[in-house]
Amino acid sequence: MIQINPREVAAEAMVQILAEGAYNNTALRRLLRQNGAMSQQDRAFVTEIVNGTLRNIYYVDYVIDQFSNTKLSKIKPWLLAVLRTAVYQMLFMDVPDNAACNEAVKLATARGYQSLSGFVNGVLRAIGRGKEEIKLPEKGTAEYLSVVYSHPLWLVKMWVAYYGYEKTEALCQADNEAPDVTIRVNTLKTDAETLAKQLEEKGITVRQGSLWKDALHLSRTADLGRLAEFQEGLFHVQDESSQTAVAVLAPQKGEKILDLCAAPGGKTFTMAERMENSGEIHAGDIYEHKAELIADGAQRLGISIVKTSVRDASVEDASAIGAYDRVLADVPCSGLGLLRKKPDIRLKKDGSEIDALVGIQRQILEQAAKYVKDGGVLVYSTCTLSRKENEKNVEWFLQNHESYRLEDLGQYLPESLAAEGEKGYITLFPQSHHTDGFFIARLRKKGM
Ligand SMILES: C[S@@+](CC[C@H](N)C(=O)[O-])C[C@H]1O[C@@H](n2cnc3c(N)ncnc32)[C@H](O)[C@@H]1O
Repeated sequence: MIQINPREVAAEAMVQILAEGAYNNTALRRLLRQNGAMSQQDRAFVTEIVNGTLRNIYYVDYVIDQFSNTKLSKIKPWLLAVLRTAVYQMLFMDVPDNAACNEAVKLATARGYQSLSGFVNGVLRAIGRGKEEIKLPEKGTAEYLSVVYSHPLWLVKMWVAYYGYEKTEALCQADNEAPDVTIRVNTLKTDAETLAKQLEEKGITVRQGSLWKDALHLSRTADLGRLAEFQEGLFHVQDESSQTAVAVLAPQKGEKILDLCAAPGGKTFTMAERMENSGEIHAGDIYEHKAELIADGAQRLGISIVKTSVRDASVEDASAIGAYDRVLADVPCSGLGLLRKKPDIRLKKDGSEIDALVGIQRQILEQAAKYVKDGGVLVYSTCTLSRKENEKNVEWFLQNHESYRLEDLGQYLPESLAAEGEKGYITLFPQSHHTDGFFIARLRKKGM
């Protein structure tokens, strides 16, 4: 029988993600499917190594750099993947140094790098001997937070300027905790208590949502897509922050709603469920393959009020002017609130994309403003923690759209958060709200 080596699968995932640019969730899912014969335990081991190494990549690289004579940029992608994953096992998992080191040497040799196996062995043995004396940047500096919590320096500096040092440290720390999976119960088909019981019977650990009664937090989950409860449309995966955005939009039964940047459809689905599948939701996205995901999801969940379309939300749709009770602009953004779930974001963004995103976000907002009926509601949301994309865009919008004003969010939020919403917008943080980092603003258009 062919034995699949989980460490090899993990290193392969790292090459695909870091050298070839694949998304970590996609690469991991594909490799786990291709190596479907692995035991559940080995699958969990691969997932932990890949996500853990990515979450701690700046620290892992800092350590390798301290013990290697060869610069990181000169190390071949496969060997670098082997080194990074081995160092993660040595520093963050209960894997004995010897085992991590021997396995790494075997992986180097297995892919034809016999002549460099001594290099791999030397670096890892040196790290094993010296790991208690790693020299860190001075405490209290941005460099310290960047290395210790493995966040890019530009991002740490930006957050320190926004939130101060202590809050940034807590935020970076929270970004490194492995999140559980949050789902939204499909209230068209079941309720939270019944679904929780069904999932617990399958060995899944279930915790009630901390903000919303229809949210459940799951841990010890296998592939959720294979569960009968998923296939029967009893839930969709959705963080409590996104559930909050829909609560703030507060769509009502029978209304006409426009969701401008809707794929893969999570917020559209929650809206439809809150509306008891009565009314009309127009859900658009610029990518056809993504718009299909909305239609597929709606069908699985038994939602019939959603019409999907492939549209560029930054371009005017004359037929939509003044036609909607509520509009959601959940715009494309830099995703800096998602570092817990998408650890590769910290390597793939360098901050330079923010200004271009602000341009697109403003173009979308400009159009969104036209589609709201007099007296209707526009909600602007992002899954990022960048003031330019959040507060500054709202300020710009208000300066350029006299017919809109911010509206107190308090009544749409759980009591514990009500005071935070008074100003008309709220930022949710992983370290304090235990959600993704998220921004939501509620804008009311003047009535006639
Ligand atoms: C933050 S995601 C939306 C998430 C979605 N609202 C949900 O809850 O599942 C942003 C979406 O905007 C789409 N997008 C990007 N540029 C767009 C544009 N110019 N017009 C419409 N959609 C766009 C992306 O394809 C992406 O699916």
